[in-house]
Amino acid sequence: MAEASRIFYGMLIPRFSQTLHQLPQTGLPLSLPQTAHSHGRSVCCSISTSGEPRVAATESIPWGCDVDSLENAESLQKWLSESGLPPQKMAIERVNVGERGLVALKNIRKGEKLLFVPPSLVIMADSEWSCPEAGEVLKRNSVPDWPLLAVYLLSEASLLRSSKWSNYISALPRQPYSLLYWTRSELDRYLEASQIRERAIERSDDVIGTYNDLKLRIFSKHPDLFPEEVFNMETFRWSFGILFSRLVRLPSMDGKVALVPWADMLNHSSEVETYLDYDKSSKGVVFTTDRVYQPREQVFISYGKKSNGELLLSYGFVPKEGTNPFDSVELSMSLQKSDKCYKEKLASLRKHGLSGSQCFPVQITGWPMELMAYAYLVVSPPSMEQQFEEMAAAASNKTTAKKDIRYQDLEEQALQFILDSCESSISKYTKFLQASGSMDLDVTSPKQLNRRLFLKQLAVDLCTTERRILYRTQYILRRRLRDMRSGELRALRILDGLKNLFK
Ligand SMILES: C[S@@+](CC[C@H](N)C(=O)[O-])C[C@H]1O[C@@H](n2cnc3c(N)ncnc32)[C@H](O)[C@@H]1O
Repeated sequence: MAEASRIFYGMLIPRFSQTLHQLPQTGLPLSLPQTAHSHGRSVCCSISTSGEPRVAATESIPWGCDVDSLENAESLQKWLSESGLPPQKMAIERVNVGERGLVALKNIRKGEKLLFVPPSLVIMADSEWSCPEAGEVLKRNSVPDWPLLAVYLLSEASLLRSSKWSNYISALPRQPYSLLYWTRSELDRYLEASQIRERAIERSDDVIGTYNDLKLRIFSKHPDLFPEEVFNMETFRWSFGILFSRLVRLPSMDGKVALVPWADMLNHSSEVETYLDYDKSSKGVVFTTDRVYQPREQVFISYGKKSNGELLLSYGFVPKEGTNPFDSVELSMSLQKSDKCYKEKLASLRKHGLSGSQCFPVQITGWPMELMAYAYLVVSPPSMEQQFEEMAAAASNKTTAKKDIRYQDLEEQALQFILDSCESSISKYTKFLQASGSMDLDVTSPKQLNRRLFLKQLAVDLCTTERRILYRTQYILRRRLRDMRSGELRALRILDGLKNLFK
């Protein structure tokens, strides 16, 4: 089974229109999308299906349920069994990790295939629309898979029980946990020290840009098919929140993305290495266990080799400190504006798709060669201009470039530069963590207080784990520099001794 069946950030939202993505950031909602439901309004979504009478959905759209609701999960389970899901060795239950999850009903062996969700119960870009006209319009406009699925989910949700997926949609969380639901001021306040803040802002801008683009090009031209009560920024954020936290890439189906009801009740553990995929022999979505499970034990899969920041970004949780072997922190490094060769260095970096300020992932086990190459470039003197190009290429993510470059004469300076960047980052984390104890949460209601306390705890957990990696990096760098300098000192002493001898 291919690794990382979950999708990595960066490949997520296709950019339709660059200019739309440059629109100013609008405020994110404080909590839930302001849905028709939360206003107690009824949506009349009158949609004609080919040859059938128009379906008038006059009830409120529920947009999922409370994240720990078992009632809706039970209806989902029942509907899935009636619709062709084979009997399972697991059931949806309330769990300690992830609120709801799948729990073993019987002994499960290591290496056993589980689930077998048939394609008819999987949502993909080519799934049939309950409102075929809406689907056709999107396809005619070549809307890519991610936004297409986001609109599909909204369209099906708006049709309530007339949609085949109504039991599935009702069991989805009304507020998916992901950074998409943090307001800009919450991101600024709680994640100031972490680079994940930038990625959350970028992602949110992408979602806003994609929505604005669809609205301009499609929704506004077909208001009968895409009424604003249903297809608006808030519902779009919900839909994207669901995709970010539940969509899987199925390697055996040419990497197609899919929502897989039932399978998407599995929570993540960094200690397992099993991923969802389509199994051609059984013709269903499965995963193969890599350990045994006793009855009543929660069963896990892996959402991919993701850092704690990436897990918070898409799924809204942070694993316990020290439990994620794939954890990393983005270390930011910049060219110095005072550098005599600033322009030349920047030109070399740009040529290789990099900029004057760049982030590199640092793990507890070390840092990538690209980071070292970038540091060489930053500290190199004008006399090394001929090598700028080679350094920039090695710092880029081009796999064809030679990565393991080494400049002995620059080594100490480069390591010192990385240490300085690392220490400046540590001090930001420390500032936040020290202030977090007495931070004014600026709330006006108990509900807001709970939310802010929850977000703050997530931020504290993330910052603690990220700072821990930086502390380790700082320790290694200091030791290396000390060894290097004491070695140099010894060499200098020997040289002095020799000089005295000759005198
Ligand atoms: C694919 S869904 C899994 C099912 C989900 N628990 C539910 O009840 O709908 C992903 C969501 O589950 C939760 N989750 C998954 N793994 C988790 C973990 N290890 N710790 C905490 N929450 C987890 C997060 O809220 C995440 O956004």
